[in-house]
Amino acid sequence: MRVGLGFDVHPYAPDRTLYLGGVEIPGEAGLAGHSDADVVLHAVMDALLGALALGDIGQHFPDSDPLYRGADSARLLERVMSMVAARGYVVGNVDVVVVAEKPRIAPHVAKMRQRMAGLLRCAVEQVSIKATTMERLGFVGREEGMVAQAVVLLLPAAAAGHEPAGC
Ligand SMILES: Nc1ccn([C@@H]2O[C@H](COP(=O)(O)O)[C@@H](O)[C@H]2O)c(=O)n1
Ligand SMILES: C[C@@]1(CO)OP(=O)(O)OP(=O)(O)OC[C@H]1O
Repeated sequence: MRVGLGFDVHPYAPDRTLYLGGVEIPGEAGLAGHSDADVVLHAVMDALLGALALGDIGQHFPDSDPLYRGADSARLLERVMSMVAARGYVVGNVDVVVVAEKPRIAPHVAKMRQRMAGLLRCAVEQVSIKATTMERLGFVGREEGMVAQAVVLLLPAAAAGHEPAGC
């Protein structure tokens, strides 16, 4: 089995749409970034890549490449999951913490878990999302940006009872 850790930060951009965990969250300030700035999926991708010592998303999807301008992070995660499957692994579980003063994440957690389970090719019970504020401290506390951190466990597909990856 392999363990990976991911961490990402994006500043708020009130004129942009907010995407978290592959879910659009209407009526809230979005995040600045070269892609759709889905800070949750970015942390999860970095955890997956880290688990396999494959670098990070900046190396695979450079922000200097116009191809990824405004990119849907769900599509990028699908590509990372193809790398995971090609190396013979499946997701054991994922645990994410969102650190943000706003918006409240709790009302969106069920939808985010459902969406992420689909993208991660696992059951919703294998995906955990939690949130905390910074109690008004630091750049998160000043509502300048949002943080997401993720831990992922990858299991060999064969040991987890999955068919060998076809990609
Ligand atoms: N952006 C956030 C932050 C927190 N929550 C939920 O509120 C609870 C209390 O937060 P603390 O900062 O006092 O730990 C926490 O358990 C979260 O469920 C949230 O939904 N969105
Ligand atoms: C995803 C990429 C690529 O569009 O851009 P951003 O949205 O700026 O996100 P970041 O977390 O800096 O990660 C890597 C980038 O290359």
